[in-house]
Amino acid sequence: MGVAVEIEGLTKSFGKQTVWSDVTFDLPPGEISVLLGPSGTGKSVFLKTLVGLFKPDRGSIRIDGQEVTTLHERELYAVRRRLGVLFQDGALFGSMNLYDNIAFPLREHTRKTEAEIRGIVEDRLELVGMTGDGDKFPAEISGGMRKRAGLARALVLDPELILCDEPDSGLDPVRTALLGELISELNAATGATFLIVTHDINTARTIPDHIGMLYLRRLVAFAPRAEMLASDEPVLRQFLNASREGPIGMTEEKDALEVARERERELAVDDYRGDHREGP
Ligand SMILES: Nc1ncnc2c1ncn2[C@@H]1O[C@H](COP(=O)(O)OP(=O)(O)OP(=O)(O)O)[C@@H](O)[C@H]1O
Repeated sequence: MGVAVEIEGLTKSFGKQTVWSDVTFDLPPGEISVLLGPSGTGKSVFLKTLVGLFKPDRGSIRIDGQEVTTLHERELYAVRRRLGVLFQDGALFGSMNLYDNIAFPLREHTRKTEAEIRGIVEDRLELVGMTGDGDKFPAEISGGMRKRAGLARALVLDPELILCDEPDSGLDPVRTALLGELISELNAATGATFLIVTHDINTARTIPDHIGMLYLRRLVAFAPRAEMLASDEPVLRQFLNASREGPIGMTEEKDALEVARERERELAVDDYRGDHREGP
């Protein structure tokens, strides 16, 4: 079953650069949440902070009620055992075949026999649709297969919280959709809590129960999917509609002049439509 994650007032900087500050929201247990945000807004840093790879400057992270920001390395190890993490490239060991890659956490963290390990690895390979692929090496398979193998490995210790950093990066639209479906199925099968960082709007529009968005060093919102998709908040509207018009620009923050020009253009179009409206 999935765990609840409560995040309160979380702030992270590197030197003088604040990545995000005062981030507060709860990941509901057993549900899928997606974290969005333009490039460089600190989504990966956020996941790495959750797993304890970065220490926040301030704030708290409670996983299943346990404060994890103040834990020592040994205690963190016990918490990490309850997490499954899929980083961007699947992070498989190139020198091992998929079977050994997926067996690795079991051999490292448990005292299971090789026969028990075989049963679990085969089960996870089946879950991600890769039955019989265990003897292949990462270099011999496609990017999509590497992601699925990475997911199988993330699932091997029956995690209660699964964090995925852009599981769909580099995949074609069909495989992205299939991977999204797989994540929904895995969520239903395992009951784990999922947090997924993605740039894929289709994934965000279809898969999660909740959506959160980081922008300009803060959390703009975290709310149920339908509420976020219907939001009039300009940053959310622009991002979720993949629109060029709005506050988000190439350099993250458009200057005031650029936003004013866009607003003038919008008003001109509205005027034009008003002038040319057909009579009754
Ligand atoms: N170890 C680090 N030391 C210093 N700065 C870092 C470190 N890791 C990340 N950063 C900085 O933190 C900021 C956020 O980076 P991050 O990779 O989390 O963004 P992101 O939202 O995941 O971007 P993208 O969508 O492009 O993957 C960037 O400015 C990055 O340079």
